[in-house]
Amino acid sequence: MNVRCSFEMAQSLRSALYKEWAKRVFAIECSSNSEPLYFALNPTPQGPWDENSCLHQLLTRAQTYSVCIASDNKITGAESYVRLRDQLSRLPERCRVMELMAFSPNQQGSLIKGFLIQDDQHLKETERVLQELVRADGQTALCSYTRDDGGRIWQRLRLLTAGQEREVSCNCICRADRPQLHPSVLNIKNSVIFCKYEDAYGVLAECVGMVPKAKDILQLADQCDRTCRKGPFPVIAIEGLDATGKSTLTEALRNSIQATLLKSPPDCIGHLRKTFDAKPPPVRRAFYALGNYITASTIASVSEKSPVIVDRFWHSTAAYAIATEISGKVDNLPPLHHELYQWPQDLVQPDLVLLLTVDAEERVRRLERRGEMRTKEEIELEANSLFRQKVEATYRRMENPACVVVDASVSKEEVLRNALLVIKKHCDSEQT
Ligand SMILES: Nc1ncnc2c1ncn2[C@@H]1O[C@H](COP(=O)(O)OP(=O)(O)OP(=O)(O)O)[C@@H](O)[C@H]1O
Ligand SMILES: Nc1ccn([C@H]2C[C@H](O)[C@@H](COP(=O)(O)O)O2)c(=O)n1
Repeated sequence: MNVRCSFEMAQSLRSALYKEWAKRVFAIECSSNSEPLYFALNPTPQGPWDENSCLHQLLTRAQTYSVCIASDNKITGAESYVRLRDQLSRLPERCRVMELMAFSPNQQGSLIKGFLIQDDQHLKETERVLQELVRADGQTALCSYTRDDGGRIWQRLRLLTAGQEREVSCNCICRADRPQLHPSVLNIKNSVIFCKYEDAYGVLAECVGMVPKAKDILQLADQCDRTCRKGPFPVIAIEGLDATGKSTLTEALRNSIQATLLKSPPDCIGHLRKTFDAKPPPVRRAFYALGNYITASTIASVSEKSPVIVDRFWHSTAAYAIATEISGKVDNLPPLHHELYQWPQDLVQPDLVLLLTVDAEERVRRLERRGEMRTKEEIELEANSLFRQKVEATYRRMENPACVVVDASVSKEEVLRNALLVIKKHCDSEQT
């Protein structure tokens, strides 16, 4: 595709997208622990407005801008977002940068991510850097915020059209209600959670140009028999945060129940983890999703001959993807029974999933013993991480099969004894 053609495509996409701009709701995340501030737009003046409201105070206390990435392609859109975030480091140091989301409530896939930028010294330098970002990338839109004599705040959307920056939309800001679901839930399905083999496969196929190694994974996936089912022996997945004792337990179980030990992602693609971990979220998560399907075909054949223990499987893929995408508090996670917590229908299901849990301090002690933790600050950060709380909360919400929680804070021998009791109870009752 030549440059002119791709530029024109970007322009027509932007015009389509920004026509609906004024119907969107916006959320500003001032900190990871607080409720976002929501606002909507209206082309006619709105008011009067409570000048003491948090939103009014936030938007009027400094020169304010926002930048958003609009793309109809989840891979290039995610890449541009990461690039934009990195480029914001060019802003003068005093600028405050917060996450901003623009979305249509209840509309799947409608979330546009961006940033709100504030400069309390009102310097031209900030605007200049932002304008350069917009000029360098056909997907970025810049808004500025101004207060009129009546105390109302206006958002002005500016786009680059035929090389000229023009104001294409000017709307008065008004309050909006908190939506039922946190806006970051809107873009998870098919973007970082793939509920079907074809969806994950499609993303890796699309990114072969960006990551040539994706071809090797596609070839391995092509060789897997996807029609086969699990054999008669039990299949048990072991899940949990890092250093909760998964490897220790899986090894011990292998010896006590003469099981075959598998893991996801499997060894045949394990060497590519670093490569894919560094890619934009859709590509990274598609790698792990497809890895599960490759492991699943081995599970199907091995469970014909022996019990199978799998070190991490679908629940890890879903829990880490959801916890990473949902910004802010644990309360922002999708509610119980949400479709994101369901097992993919085309993926071989384990008979039992054990979730190992360890309190944060004990986990840090174990990481320290492994030589992976150093300073007191790191230990505190690790112990309080909101992210870890979200991963564990997500594990606990997974369904069909749900996780059976095993307290892994006790001695290795006791963890094994407890796990064996659960396995016996569960697998015996399955067979009767
Ligand atoms: N029940 C236990 N009591 C004390 N220490 C334990 C226990 N289980 C495991 N450990 C120790 O904790 C550390 C982490 O255990 P392990 O490697 O099994 O965790 P993991 O969940 O597989 O970690 P990762 O996901 O990071 O690979 C190891 O040093 C291990 O010896
Ligand atoms: N089936 C899997 C296995 C792993 N992951 C991802 C989730 C985390 O980002 C990371 C944790 O694995 P560890 O390094 O602790 O073995 O790998 C996944 O998404 N799906």
